[in-house]
This record gives sequence, C-alpha cells and structure tokens, in this order.
Amino acid sequence: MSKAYNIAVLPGDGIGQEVVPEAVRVLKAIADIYGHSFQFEEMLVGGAAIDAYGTPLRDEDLEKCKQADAVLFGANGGPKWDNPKAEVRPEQALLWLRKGLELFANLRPVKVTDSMLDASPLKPELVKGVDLVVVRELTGGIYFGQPSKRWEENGQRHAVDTLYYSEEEIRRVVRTACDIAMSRRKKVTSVDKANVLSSSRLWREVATEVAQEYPEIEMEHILVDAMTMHIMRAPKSFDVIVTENMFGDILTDEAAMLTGSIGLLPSASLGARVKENGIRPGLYEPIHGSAPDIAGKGIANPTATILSAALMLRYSFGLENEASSIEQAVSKALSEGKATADIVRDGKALSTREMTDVIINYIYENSKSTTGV
Ligand SMILES: NC(=O)c1ccc[n+]([C@@H]2O[C@H](COP(=O)([O-])OP(=O)(O)OC[C@H]3O[C@@H](n4cnc5c(N)ncnc54)[C@H](O)[C@@H]3O)[C@@H](O)[C@H]2O)c1
Ligand SMILES: CC(C)[C@H](C(=O)O)[C@@H](O)C(=O)O
Ligand SMILES: [Mg+2]
Repeated sequence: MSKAYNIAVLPGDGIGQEVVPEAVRVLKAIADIYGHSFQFEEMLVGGAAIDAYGTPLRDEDLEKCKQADAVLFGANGGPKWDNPKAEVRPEQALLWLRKGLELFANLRPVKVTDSMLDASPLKPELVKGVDLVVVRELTGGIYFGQPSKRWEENGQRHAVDTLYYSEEEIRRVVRTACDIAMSRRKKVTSVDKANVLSSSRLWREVATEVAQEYPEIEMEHILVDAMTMHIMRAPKSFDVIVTENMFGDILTDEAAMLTGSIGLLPSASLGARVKENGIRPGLYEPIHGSAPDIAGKGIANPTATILSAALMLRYSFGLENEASSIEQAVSKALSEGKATADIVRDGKALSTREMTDVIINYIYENSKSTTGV
C-alpha cells in the first residue's frame, strides 16, 4: 500500500543546486508511476545558508530534518566561503546534520556495471564485476573529537584535532557492516592504522570481538595505507569494507575511480532509529562535493544524487521495486552511451538535465513493461 513520505531537500552549494532538483524530478516520476505521495520541503544549507542567515544550518531547519522521513542533500562549500580563520564554514552543516540525526553508518556502495567499463580509466578486466560497499563511521573520529582548535603561542600558530573513539561507537558500526555482509558475500575488511594509532588498536580489538558474533563472516584487517593500494590492485577481492570516519572519506573518493567518475557514487547514512510506521530515517547524498570548477554550467553528472534517491527508497522507505527501477534505468542509460562530460567517451556529452530526462524516460518505459502500471 502506498504511503505519504516527507522528504527534506537540501541542495546546498555549487552543483548541489543543479543535481538535487534532478533527483527530485526522478522521485516525482516514481511517485507518479507507483502512486506514492512524496512531500518535499526545501531548505537552505551550507554557504547558501551562511549568506542568508549567517549560519550554515539553522536550528529550526535541523529540527525539520529530524522530523522528516528522509533528507536528500546535495553538497556544501566553495571558494566564496574558504577562509581558514572563518568561525562558520559551509561544511559544518553536513557534520551537524549527521551528528544531530545520529547517523553513524555511512554506506557507500561501489558497483561497476558493464555499462561503466568504458568510463573507468582502469583496465576493464580489473574493474569488471566490482561490487563492494564501504561502511564509513560517520559521527566520531577526528571529525568530532575534542579539543579541536587553533591558537598562538610564542609567536607560533598551533592547531590540534583529536581522534577519539569509544568501543560502543566502533561496535555499532562494525555490526552494521557485518549485518550487511551477511546478505552479501560474508566478507568484511576492517581498515585501520593499528601499527601507529591507539584508536586504531581499539578499533581492531573491538572489530575482532564483533566478528566472533558472526561465525559465518570472514574478517580481515588491513592497514589504511596498504588499503589504498589494494583497492586499486584487486578491487574484486572486497565485499564490505568498514573503517573510521576520515579513512572512509578518503578511500571512497579513491574507490570512485573504479567506476570512472565521482559523479556516479551515491551514499546512504543511517542510524539506529526506526519510526513506528516502519520508516527508517536517513540522509542521502552523493559522495562528491560542490565542484566549483564546473558549477553553474549545467554539465554536472546527476547520477550519484539520483542513485542516492534510489537508496532512500530502499533503506528509509523499504520500496525495493522502486529503488531497482531507478538503478536499472541508470544502468541502461550508461550502457547506451548516454553520458555527461565526466564520463563521455564517444559522442555528445549530455547536460545534467538531459541525462536525467533519459533516466526518467527509461523508468517510465520499464514500468510499462514490468509492472503494467
Ligand atoms: N558532501 C559535501 O558537501 C562535500 C563533499 C566533498 C567536498 N565538498 C566541498 O566541495 C568543495 C569542492 O571540493 P573538491 O573540489 O575537493 O571535491 P568535489 O567532489 O567537489 O570535486 C572534485 C572533482 O570532481 C568533479 N566532480 C565532482 N562531482 C561531479 C559530478 N557530479 N559530475 C561531474 N564532475 C564532478 C569536480 O568537477 C572536480 O573536478 C569544497 O568546498 C569541499 O569542502 C563538499
Ligand atoms: C564536506 C565534508 C565534510 C565531507 C566529509 O568529509 O565527510 C565530504 O568530503 C564527504 O565525503 O561527504
Ligand atoms: Mg569526501
């Protein structure tokens, strides 16, 4: 039975303002085909909110996001707000949202379909069939540890950030990774820097304990520097990768190149909360940023954000058929060589809007042939 869903829409800055409206168009097509009611409420966030309100995220907007069934987010930041001494920064909005909504697990799937092989700069035999998920811890680590500050002393500038984890913060995200692995190939790679960092030695210890709760799972531990190499050397050997906040940030931009463009990678951020009506609130965003170098040109790849909307349907609303219909349409578009400038090989690059039009057309076509709706 179809329900009504409230979606907070936060385009943010740069290409966020171009790709988010396209994902909303895709969601409207899904609502039209399957008879759902999606209510969208748009809010300013990041640099746009600093300009309008003097803060990257107003308390009242954070509150609205907490009430929403899901949040669709674009990107924050850009040169206009890049001032190392500024008290407020656009990127804080994203951190406040993740922390405020207690979304400790950030799922970043990296799936290379045959339709992407042309776009990847890597050898097709290396990346064909890559299907991994990075589970990035999202509300702890060096992004949130205290103290985090700068000061001056004896004529020198100093700054400190703190990498802190409690065992519970590690345990819950490693459990999420193991739960995901149980429905996949049952392999978890835990990435740390246990040869140097105390926090990583705790991470490895707790991850090993969690693995004992899952006797069917094979867990391996790899140091993060070596992992940057292995992910390029043998990407097919990975199933679920779990790691702390900053390592996950860096590894996933690297992993994006397995697909050929950062404009293809979606993400879902989830916590423990499930509403009484079964909806599991989450935050959905592409892994890329505001791309100031191409912003305003209408050429950004909307695919990562559109696929993030598909993850919203799957994880927050449990609408599997609807999610797959978006994913299939994206796959078909790519396999037919439809591509924005970042991934085009031969032929004409489509604009952000044209790429979305192709995807929406395929969603409608697919719905006629498979569901008859
Ligand atoms: N989630 C976020 O809000 C987020 C994520 C990363 C970076 N940022 C911010 O974005 C700003 C720019 O950061 P950056 O340049 O390091 O990273 P970026 O991801 O914005 O861009 C890196 C490169 O990838 C390209 N790219 C990114 N998304 C693309 C898309 N959808 N289609 C085509 N090409 C795409 C860009 O043109 C650029 O060449 C910074 O202010 C940074 O803090 C925000
Ligand atoms: C903008 C920034 C705060 C963010 C992060 O580091 O988490 C981004 O790089 C990401 O990957 O979502
Ligand atoms: Mg990042």
